[in-house]
Amino acid sequence: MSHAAPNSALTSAPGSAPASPATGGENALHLSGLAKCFDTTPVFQEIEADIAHGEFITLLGPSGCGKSTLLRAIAGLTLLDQGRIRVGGDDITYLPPQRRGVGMVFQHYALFPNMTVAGNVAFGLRMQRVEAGERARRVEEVVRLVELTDQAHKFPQQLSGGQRQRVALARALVVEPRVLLMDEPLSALDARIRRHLRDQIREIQRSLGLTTLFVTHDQEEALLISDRVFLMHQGRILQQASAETLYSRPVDKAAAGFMGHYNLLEAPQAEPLLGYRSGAARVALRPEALYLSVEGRTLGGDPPPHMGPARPGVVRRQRLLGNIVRYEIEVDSLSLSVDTLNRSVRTQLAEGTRVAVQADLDEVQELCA
Ligand SMILES: Nc1ncnc2c1ncn2[C@@H]1O[C@H](COP(=O)(O)OP(=O)(O)OP(=O)(O)O)[C@@H](O)[C@H]1O
Repeated sequence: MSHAAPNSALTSAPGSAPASPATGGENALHLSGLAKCFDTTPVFQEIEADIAHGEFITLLGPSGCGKSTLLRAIAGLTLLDQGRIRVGGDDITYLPPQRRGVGMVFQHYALFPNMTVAGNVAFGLRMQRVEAGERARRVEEVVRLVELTDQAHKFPQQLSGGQRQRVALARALVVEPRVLLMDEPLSALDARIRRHLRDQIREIQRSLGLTTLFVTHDQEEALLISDRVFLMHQGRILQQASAETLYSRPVDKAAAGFMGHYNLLEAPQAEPLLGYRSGAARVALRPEALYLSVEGRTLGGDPPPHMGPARPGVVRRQRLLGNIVRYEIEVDSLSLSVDTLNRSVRTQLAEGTRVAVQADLDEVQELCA
């Protein structure tokens, strides 16, 4: 199965002309000025994005910010009010779903209960009237890819949630889409299966070089799986960036509020910790960019070279998050989150402990909005 040179004819309805194949120089997916309202309420607006061939993009954002509706609009399952969608340079804005060259995997599998795994996977090829021998070959290949060969004769109700989702993935892959859309495909699964399937999806996507748009509201999942993350908030894409940039350089208050557990401070509030008044409206400080010391000893190893003034504080709360201890420290009438590495229970600070707090000045994020 080769996605390097996608065969868009396979995704077309019987008798319909296929969209022409992607050309190397074009973006795999180009979204321009997309907008959608339900009644008079905007769901998303001014969506602009270029996604390269083989890129794995995650749409990340809180519940209700418009992620699923945007994905459904790209798939042709929801009509747009405005904007253009191009796949490999072809304008697909007004094409029906089956002619877009786009495959979709939903949160709740949507498998046919009366068909076996192989039957479910073969369905799209039957609709395209792909000849029986070719159909069997492609089904076998894709079922092997998702590691379900020995389950191919089973019905969906005989499978676990993770296996059902792999059938759904196989069903989307078998028609060799030019773009794969996945709407929270892991959120119905338990944590262990979720991690395993997440890695498997990424491996398959990489091996096929398949351009993928994946929706999640799970920050960790987005940071781990993606080439780039599109952070959505109230129907707009706030920031398009690599996981590292998104985490360490949020563009504004909303982005910082969603990523990590940033401490967001107005410039005057931050002044005592920074030792200067920031020119920006507010600053964001990650919990791991703040250092605690007790009686002159800094927790969590060597302090960084550029530290702000030491401010006196008191531990109000401490929570163990596995390898990290998250402290809530009262300092200068503020409550700050501070993370330290949990090297030993002996170094954990009890509530009420007096500490000094210092900010790593190289990690201060100035936010204009
Ligand atoms: N068919 C519809 N008719 C009216 N409003 C809708 C419809 N579908 C979605 N909405 C509304 O549009 C907004 C965005 O919904 P959407 O499902 O796209 O968000 P989401 O970011 O995917 O959320 P979640 O992560 O909870 O799935 C929500 O306020 C939702 O109530």
